[in-house]
Amino acid sequence: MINKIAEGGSPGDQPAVRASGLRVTRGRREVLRGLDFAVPAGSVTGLLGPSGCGKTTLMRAIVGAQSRVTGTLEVLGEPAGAPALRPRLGYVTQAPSVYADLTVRGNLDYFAAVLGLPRAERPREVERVLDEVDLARHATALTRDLSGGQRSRVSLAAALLGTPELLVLDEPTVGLDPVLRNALWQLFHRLAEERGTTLLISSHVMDEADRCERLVLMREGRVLADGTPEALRRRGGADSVEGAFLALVAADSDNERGAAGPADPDHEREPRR
Ligand SMILES: Nc1ncnc2c1ncn2[C@@H]1O[C@H](COP(=O)(O)OP(=O)(O)OP(=O)(O)O)[C@@H](O)[C@H]1O
Repeated sequence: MINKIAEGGSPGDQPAVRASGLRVTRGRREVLRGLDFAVPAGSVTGLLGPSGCGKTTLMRAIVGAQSRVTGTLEVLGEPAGAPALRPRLGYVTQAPSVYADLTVRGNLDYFAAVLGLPRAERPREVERVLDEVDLARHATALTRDLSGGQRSRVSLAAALLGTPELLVLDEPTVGLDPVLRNALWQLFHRLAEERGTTLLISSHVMDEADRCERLVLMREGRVLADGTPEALRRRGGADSVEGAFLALVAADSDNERGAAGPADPDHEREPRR
């Protein structure tokens, strides 16, 4: 296992998420295999790794929606899944989780009520999040009549209700055009800068890495490395985070082969392709 780069925020800052020896089993497989990392409070942190490496499982564990979790997982100073965390977290799943037969505003009114926002505050709060995701002019449209990207933004707006301290966003920019992607990244940074919100954003597209202040790189249920994009590029000896990721994967594979000891002699006899 290669050494991980672990740079926290300022000393004494409590991280928004802290995992130690985190393991998750799904079905018969251990899909998270002993994760140690921290997400500094107020940061825009990217969770990057190939499809199937465990990003969604990790996010589900952080928001308390995953069973069979062992090890330590602290979220905003509480154990993950603690009921007190519910109003402090926003979670956007990969598939839009809104009602197709309600209008955009109807969906947001409903989620504001579920969240327990006082009735008198709801209309103002709904208009605020509609503006934030640039959907105010579609407020009266039925959600089923929206494009895929617009529907994703309704889910995002719902997660922004009540000003959560931690936003966990599972591939929020997939399928969006470059202009919209750019606008969303600007919104993410604005939320972090103006409100101190922590954002944990997953992606399997490495070119989004440089939009993040911090990265957690995952591979096959493990954290391969974490740190700033710059530190990771340096660590991987590459110009891009993608190059660094590939170099770190290669080093990790060499390491694993080394740890596994000499090759199986039967395997040596197999014909080379
Ligand atoms: N319900 C389940 N039962 C068993 N294994 C599962 C289950 N759900 C997911 N897995 C496995 O867990 C692993 C991690 O899946 P996960 O969805 O967390 O990956 P991911 O990195 O988010 O992938 P993607 O980028 O494609 O969304 C995968 O190998 C997947 O096959």
